[in-house]
Amino acid sequence: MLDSKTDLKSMLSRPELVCTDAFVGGKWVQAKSGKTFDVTNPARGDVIAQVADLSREEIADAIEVAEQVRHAWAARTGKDRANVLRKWYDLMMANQEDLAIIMTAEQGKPMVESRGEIAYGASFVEWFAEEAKRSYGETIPGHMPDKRITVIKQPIGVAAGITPWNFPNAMIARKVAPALAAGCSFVIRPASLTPLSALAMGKLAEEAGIPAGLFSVVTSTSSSAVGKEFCENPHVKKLTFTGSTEVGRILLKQAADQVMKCSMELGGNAPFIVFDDADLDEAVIGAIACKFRNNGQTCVCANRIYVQAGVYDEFAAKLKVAVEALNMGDGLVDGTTLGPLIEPSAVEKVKEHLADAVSKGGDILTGGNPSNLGALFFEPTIVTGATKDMLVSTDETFGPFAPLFKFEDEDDVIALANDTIFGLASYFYAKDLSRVYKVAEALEYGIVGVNTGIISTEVAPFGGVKQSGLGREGSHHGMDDYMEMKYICMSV
Ligand SMILES: NC(=O)C1=CN([C@@H]2O[C@H](COP(=O)(O)OP(=O)(O)OC[C@H]3O[C@@H](n4cnc5c(N)ncnc54)[C@H](OP(=O)(O)O)[C@@H]3O)[C@@H](O)[C@H]2O)C=CC1
Ligand SMILES: O=C(O)CCCC(=O)O
Repeated sequence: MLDSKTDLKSMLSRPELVCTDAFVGGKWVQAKSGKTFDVTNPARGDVIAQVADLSREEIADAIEVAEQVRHAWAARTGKDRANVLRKWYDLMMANQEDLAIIMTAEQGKPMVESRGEIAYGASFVEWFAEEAKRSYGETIPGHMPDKRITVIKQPIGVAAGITPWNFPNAMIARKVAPALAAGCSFVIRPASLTPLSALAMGKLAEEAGIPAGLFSVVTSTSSSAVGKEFCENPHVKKLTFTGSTEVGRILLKQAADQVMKCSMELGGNAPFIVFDDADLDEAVIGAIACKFRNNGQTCVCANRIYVQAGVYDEFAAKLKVAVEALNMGDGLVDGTTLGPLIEPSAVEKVKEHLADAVSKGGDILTGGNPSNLGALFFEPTIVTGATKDMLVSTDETFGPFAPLFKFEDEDDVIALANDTIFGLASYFYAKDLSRVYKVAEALEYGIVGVNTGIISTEVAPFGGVKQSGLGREGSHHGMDDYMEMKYICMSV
């Protein structure tokens, strides 16, 4: 049986997948300064690895090599690139269990979710391996009798990415796979809380035959220096970021000087609406999945749960039973369905939102306390009587706190749901067909889940509107952000 007391390497079939050197320009390197930083297991708080802490100059080295090697990669056929990516996908799936253990050890999510995330991340590599063969251009009828117009798509060049700790594999795969499929090179800087999953991906990329330097994993605690290097280095032509809206704004400002193409997957504040004609049992299953997946730490998590007055009490009672059935604990232990939060500030934010809700009249239906399992565990909590003036109505909790708002009228709830600067994911449960269409169209979000709490898949375009971001990841649109269109006008 696994648990966090065991040494990480000894839990793996392939201990060499725990890499602590950075992967720069095809070489595994320590920081020139000799500096490292600690990676801790959030379930127990113990240090599980010490990883190279690169300086800005060393990040620049990775970009330099990425610039050199990209041309030969872009010159290969789409099919050739597809074959290499396919090998990477196969290796990720062949090592799914080890990659999942590494992820749970550094991030905390239950093994069942980590296995799912490895398969989800790998699915982007598989999908874009297939898409590599299909970066079609266009032929446009000429505007004059002697003119012929052709549009071709070409890789943008060196792409750089910064990713968060909540999905340490999939957020990287979703960016790197389309970039490599398009013919770009890529430098990724993973979150300093979860670098091991990224480095393991680098190891498997090397084994898959991805050319040296085409994909670098630069680990560093100097996130703002890395962000500046990515924005200021003239070789970088594309910046892609997943994380908070605050940091997204900083990066967009920095990227403006080079007029750099940017993709941003930023914060959300997802409404989850239960109408009176909903199947309440299904709605509870959906709410559990999308509120408590990754312990509430996903940008598409339900943040505000709106329930129509006629079914409010019944829904609350059913949700309470389901929440109390969650099994909180060490993610490495079988049967755990809810892990720890990522760091102390995450626990503080849950406490802050809860205290604010209670001070404004909310009632705790279940949970409400830190858990004695460890410093980063907090009981999954439901608060009834949530109101618009509470912090949670405007701010993403990113934790296991489910506030239930009561509403009467369809138009009112649409207005409430849309009353936010964010626009990533939204969800609602209803059966009436005309209501389903009307509400789906009225919600100002990039993603709408209807009668489902799970909307993530490699085949669909993932992304937000308003201040939740720019661009879409996944789907057949996902490569567009890594390509430029060139129009060739020929006189015959
Ligand atoms: N959209 C999403 O998926 C996510 C949303 N969030 C939201 O953001 C909140 C805060 O979470 P947090 O992890 O602090 O999110 P951040 O946006 O701060 O971190 C995301 C990534 O950006 C890096 N970063 C931080 N500051 C800079 C900078 N100035 N320049 C370049 N990179 C930077 C971080 O580095 P470092 O490793 O040093 O932290 C991390 O790799 C959450 O509570 C949640 O609301 C958070 C994560 C993901
Ligand atoms: O929280 C995020 O950063 C993205 C959600 C993961 C997914 O479902 O794709």
